[in-house]
Amino acid sequence: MTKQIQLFNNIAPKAFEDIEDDYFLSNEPIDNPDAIILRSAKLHDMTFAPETKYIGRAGAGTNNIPVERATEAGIVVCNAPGANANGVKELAAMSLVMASRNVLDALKWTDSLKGQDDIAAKIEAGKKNFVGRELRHKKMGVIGLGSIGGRVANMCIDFGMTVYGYDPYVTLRSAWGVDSRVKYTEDLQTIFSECDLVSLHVPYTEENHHMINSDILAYAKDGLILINLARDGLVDLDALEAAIESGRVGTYVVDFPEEKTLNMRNTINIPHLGASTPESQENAARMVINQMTDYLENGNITNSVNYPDVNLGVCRSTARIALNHRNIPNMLAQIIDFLREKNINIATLANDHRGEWAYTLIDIESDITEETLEKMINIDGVVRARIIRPN
Ligand SMILES: NC(=O)c1ccc[n+]([C@@H]2O[C@H](COP(=O)([O-])OP(=O)(O)OC[C@H]3O[C@@H](n4cnc5c(N)ncnc54)[C@H](O)[C@@H]3O)[C@@H](O)[C@H]2O)c1
Ligand SMILES: O=C(O)CC[C@@H](O)C(=O)O
Repeated sequence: MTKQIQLFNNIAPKAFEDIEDDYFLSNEPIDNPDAIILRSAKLHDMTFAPETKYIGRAGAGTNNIPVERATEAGIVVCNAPGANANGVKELAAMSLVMASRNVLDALKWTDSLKGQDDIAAKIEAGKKNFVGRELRHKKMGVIGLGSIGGRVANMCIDFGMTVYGYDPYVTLRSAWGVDSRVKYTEDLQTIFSECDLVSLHVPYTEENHHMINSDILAYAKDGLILINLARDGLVDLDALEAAIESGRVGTYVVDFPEEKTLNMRNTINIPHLGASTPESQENAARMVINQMTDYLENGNITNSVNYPDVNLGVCRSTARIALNHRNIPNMLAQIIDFLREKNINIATLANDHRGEWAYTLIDIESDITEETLEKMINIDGVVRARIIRPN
């Protein structure tokens, strides 16, 4: 049966041109979609339809999705890690240069010369008002050393900067990608007390809410350039405004403008352009569309933010059972006992957990009816049970 995919936002059409025969994809409302693919649309007020089992974020941040509610409904939420990291890194390069070289004010002034006489002479006379500083030999702080932060830190090494990195949760994989010349620090204060420029590349979570606040800004060097291409809510804007007024923060560059930042002095407001390139959009959309088809057709999970990644390859057995369940004692024993009672032989089984949740894929050697599957949903702790048959 054709699978129904609800799209939100502009999802790069090239990403789904190969699957259009088997899937119906639409930006118009679909009653009971199998999956949702989105960019920045906010799903917090959405009631999930019973058939919805997958949400794919064609990007990095998932704070626009009610992940906990989705998990309890047995919906796997995945993102596209790293797919748009180069796009954001390049915008960070622009932000560093734009802030250090006074480019925004200079452009506004140049524009104001329209219609005047002797523009060339006026420019030569006026340019002294926009003298900036070079990045080379300056100290750069990078907060968050994941896909984007790692690239930004390495780029800043290439600019000839002294780079400090802070990320208490960095994965081994990310850490391997970071230039060994980046000075790793375990406290945020060092970043602010040492650096001339600081760039934020962390997700917005409850824990990271207002991580840049008056306490940490108190350590900043005068004239700090602060760049936030990560999310609103990470920076306490009242504290930032006070730091700008006192001269502690020289320039704030933000990709998530709000009324307050639009009215704040020395602030460069960018209209969320970090990933607004066809390259990033296509990368991210392709990644989530591939992950989605593999999940719907084979039950395999890749790049999930709420369930573990589990993979049994292409479904070639008589049938495959996919179970989203709680990570509680006796779960697997109950599942296996259930199948044994039904005289269903297990060919292969894969199971893993992520915090309080787990996922099990079971290839079976005899068929299973929808009625029997229904009974599996009644096993305590199971929130979704699905049968997958080979294509
Ligand atoms: N402007 C844009 O268009 C755009 C595009 C992509 C991503 N983003 C934002 O950038 C964020 C980072 O993206 P990414 O692809 O690098 O993600 P990522 O998951 O690869 O890296 C995030 C890193 O932040 C670290 N981290 C988390 N909390 C931290 C904290 N309190 N202090 C220090 N480090 C912390 C994590 O350990 C991880 O290494 C996204 O979550 C998203 O909010 C914005
Ligand atoms: O899709 C976009 O334009 C932005 C995506 C970005 O915010 C992300 O978190 O990946």
